[in-house]
Amino acid sequence: MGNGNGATLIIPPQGPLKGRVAPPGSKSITNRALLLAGLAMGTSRLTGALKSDDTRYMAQALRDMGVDVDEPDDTTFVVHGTGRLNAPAQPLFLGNAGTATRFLTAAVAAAVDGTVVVDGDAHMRKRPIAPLVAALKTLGVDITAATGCPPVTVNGQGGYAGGRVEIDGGLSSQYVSALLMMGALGRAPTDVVLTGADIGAKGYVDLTTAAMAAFGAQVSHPRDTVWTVAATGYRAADFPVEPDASAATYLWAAEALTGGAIDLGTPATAFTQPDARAYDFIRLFPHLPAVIDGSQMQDAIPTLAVLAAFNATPVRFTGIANLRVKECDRVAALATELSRIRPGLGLEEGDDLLVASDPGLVGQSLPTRIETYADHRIAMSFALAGLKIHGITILDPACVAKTYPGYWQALDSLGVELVDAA
Ligand SMILES: O=C(O)C1=C[C@@H](OP(=O)(O)O)[C@@H](O)[C@H](O)C1
Ligand SMILES: C=C(OP(=O)(O)O)C(=O)O
Repeated sequence: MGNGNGATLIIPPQGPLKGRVAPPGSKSITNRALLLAGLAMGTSRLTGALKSDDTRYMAQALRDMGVDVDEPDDTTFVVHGTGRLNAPAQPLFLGNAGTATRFLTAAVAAAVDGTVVVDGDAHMRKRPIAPLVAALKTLGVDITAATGCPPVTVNGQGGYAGGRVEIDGGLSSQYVSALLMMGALGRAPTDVVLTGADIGAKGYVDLTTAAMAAFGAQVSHPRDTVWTVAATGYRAADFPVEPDASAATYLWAAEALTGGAIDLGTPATAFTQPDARAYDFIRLFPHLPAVIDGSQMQDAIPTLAVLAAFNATPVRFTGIANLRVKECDRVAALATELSRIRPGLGLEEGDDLLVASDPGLVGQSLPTRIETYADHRIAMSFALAGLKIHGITILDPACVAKTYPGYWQALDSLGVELVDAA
């Protein structure tokens, strides 16, 4: 099986993909629950959790700040919170985990008495955090990010007063989630007020407030643009993590592309994560609509864009400007890599992506080496093209470890042949 180093060639399966594959635990929910458990007093048990690069960075950061985190099995974290975080001896290194980076930046400002440097890899050092830094300053936090991206230096004072904080969530809803989770640590309630036109996928903020409630916080949402967080702190909880909806999109798409039957063990309607709404489109394949607004299911857009390549008619993706500040510029990456398969297949138009769609691609031999830009979603989505076209090779296949380390094994278990092609 070609999931090791350099490159993986996908051999298109002869027939429909059938079988049972459960996606791993949700990255978004695991990283919220880990943080909230780390901020709580007492022992929390997270089951069904994701173990991947992104959640390991979060768990390690908590350990670096004095929280014991045990891992009794492949899907469980046991977190022994003490109600505080210690200043770490070294910068917190968070790879390219946006959730860990944004959530911890706000949390350490309130939970640590001392200096914390929040840092990541070269990709994370290009992902903006300035709006969150500016918002934290208005709450009296001593914080700097010279480039507007990590590294961020926070001089925590072991708490903060509470009050009112404004945030523009247009570049990332994670800023809003970060302030909300911090909000329960104030000495008085915190009002988080949204400015700017739009917040990206609001469903992620709903995930945040749901996780906060499970750990004892009280959040009210009196208006679309305002949340009020009571100054309760957090209490430990046993917390089951639902499967990852973004990971599920690859399996739903593999089923649709091959006319198969893949049992994920969880019906699409049972997910609370925003990307589950992609299922409503995937099930229409090969009759995806002419325009798909991606604003509320951003991480599913690479999946839908590759699926759209095989659609009966062209598809325009709108509302996806903030895909440009994810693990890579995904609008550019999708256009470039689709067009590497067949010139003109993917086109950037402003911040939209237009997929020319060509059902005639099925069964063709188009030897193509797909650049993945260290982006797990580019690797996982373009593997889907390899189910229908001969010669699709995914470079740096190991980058899927960010959120779905078992992805290649999952395809293998469905009978997809993967060949080392470094
Ligand atoms: O809050 C979350 O868990 C996430 C929010 C989204 O990011 P943005 O809010 O930066 O768009 C999403 O792309 C990311 O994978 C996970
Ligand atoms: C954008 C993503 O991740 P994050 O922002 O959490 O790094 C993603 O998983 O697609």
